[in-house]
Amino acid sequence: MQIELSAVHARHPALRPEAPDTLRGLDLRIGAGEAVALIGPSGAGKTSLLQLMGAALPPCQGRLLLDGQDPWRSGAAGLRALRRQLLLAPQTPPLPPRQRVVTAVLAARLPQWSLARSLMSLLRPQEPERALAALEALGLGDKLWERVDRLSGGERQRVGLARALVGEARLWLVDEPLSALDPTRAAEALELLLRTARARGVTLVASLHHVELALRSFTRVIGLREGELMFDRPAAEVSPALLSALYAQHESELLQPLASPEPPVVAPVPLTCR
Ligand SMILES: Nc1ncnc2c1ncn2[C@@H]1O[C@H](COP(=O)(O)OP(=O)(O)OP(=O)(O)O)[C@@H](O)[C@H]1O
Repeated sequence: MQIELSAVHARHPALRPEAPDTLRGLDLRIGAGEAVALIGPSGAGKTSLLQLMGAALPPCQGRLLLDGQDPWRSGAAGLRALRRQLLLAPQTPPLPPRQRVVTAVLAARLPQWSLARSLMSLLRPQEPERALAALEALGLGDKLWERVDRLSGGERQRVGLARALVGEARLWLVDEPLSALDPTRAAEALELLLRTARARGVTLVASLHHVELALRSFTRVIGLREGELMFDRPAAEVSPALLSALYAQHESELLQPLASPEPPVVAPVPLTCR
């Protein structure tokens, strides 16, 4: 799915009238099948931009087009139809606590199913093999019948990603998909998302706090700060100076060094047994 933003401003409905717009004057074009990383300090507007692209937050000025169609001028049925074609994955997937993992993953099949089949799936999960394949790819094959509230934070996050894999959305908007994963799992999960998106021609926009991973894995990186686009460049052109300006006064968030440093020399720790 192609995304086009022209001079877009957006603000959350709960903002005080005197507060500035959350997103300000964004011009952006993302082609169908492209993969783009969104980076920027906390509060920069990454989540808001994903919500805007996912037709969950309307522009208050300017225009958003998804595949050439303005979701906010498509009527209620048109808006629903567009939303069915995209997946907006929040940082913490809203999973009902007592639900089985299989049912939570298969929720992404609902747009493809009739109402009768959707209701039937609540009693007897339909197409469980799809959920199993997605979970296995994410290293969670043994959790298919587990209850969601018995999973760790990182496992829940992977259940959220499994939803993307079983669905048929043409646009994946994923917010911090790796925040609860250890570095190895994070890199593997991101690689899986990118590979699958590429194979299916899905457009992928992911917000990432892990800057080094964003630069290593994506060819295009967008830097957002205070609701404005600071840069939109090939990853190879994102210099340390650009990153310093992007994260100025938020340096602590720029945790990962750009170049891999020498591995630290770890001194042996004496242990005393009593
Ligand atoms: N529902 C809301 N109502 C009012 N203001 C909001 C709402 N959600 C976000 N904001 C404000 O919009 C601005 C951008 O927030 P957003 O969550 O988009 O940033 P972010 O870059 O995703 O941050 P983080 O990296 O911490 O998740 C912030 O100032 C935030 O306080």
